[in-house]
Amino acid sequence: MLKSTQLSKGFFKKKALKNVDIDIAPGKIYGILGPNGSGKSTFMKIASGLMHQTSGTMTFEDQPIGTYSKSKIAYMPTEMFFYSFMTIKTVGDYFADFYDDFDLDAYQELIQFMNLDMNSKVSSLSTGMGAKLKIAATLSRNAKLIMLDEPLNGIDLVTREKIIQTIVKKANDDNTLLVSSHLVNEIESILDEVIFLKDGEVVVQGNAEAVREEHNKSIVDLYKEVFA
Ligand SMILES: Nc1ncnc2c1ncn2[C@@H]1O[C@H](COP(=O)(O)OP(=O)(O)OP(=O)(O)O)[C@@H](O)[C@H]1O
Repeated sequence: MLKSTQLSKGFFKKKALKNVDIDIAPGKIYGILGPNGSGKSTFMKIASGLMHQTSGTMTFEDQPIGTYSKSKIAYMPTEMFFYSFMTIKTVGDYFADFYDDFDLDAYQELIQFMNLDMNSKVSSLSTGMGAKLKIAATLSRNAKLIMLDEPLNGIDLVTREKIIQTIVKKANDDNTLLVSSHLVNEIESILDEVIFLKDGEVVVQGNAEAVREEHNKSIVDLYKEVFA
């Protein structure tokens, strides 16, 4: 589905990604795991078409990243991306206008599930509320690939649980979720596949259960060992 081959990205002298080979299959939840600065966001930005690689290739369903992939991939960046004058309701209307695959009913349900108020203004939301809104808006698209960059950042424990449940509910045989996080202990249980990125390089990649068996430890413990 999404495939990178020898993908590299440099920012002046800094190499954010180094010869990254990743092959993402449909119907699974992937965790792209690594500490700050390991290249997770750079990988997602290239997949979403917001950034271009320095060398190597990235394809979605065998086509280069472009108009087709953009219509099939939903991407939630770490930054807020709503106009502050909007209300939660108008964010939904705006997304529904913008994306053919946006499901307004699902959005309303998610907003309710996240205990948000449709009439709240974006400018009045706390960091955690804003994070919930981003997730609700992104997960209301029936996209083939949904990429969530650090969905648990700045979120309290109870809400994290809700977000994790929402991600699991969204996953089905026809879509794929790629979730970046450094809060590995919180998301290990929902991951089918894991990718560890260290200084722009893939250092572990595979089925989560197979990785646990091979290393005879949990993903969390392996993460601590690799990134110690
Ligand atoms: N626009 C940019 N200009 C210069 N350097 C950049 C730029 N974007 C990313 N980098 C550098 O590339 C490296 C990878 O950054 P990236 O944001 O992909 O990491 P990350 O794993 O997503 O980290 P975080 O968890 O902190 O978001 C870092 O060293 C970062 O400083």
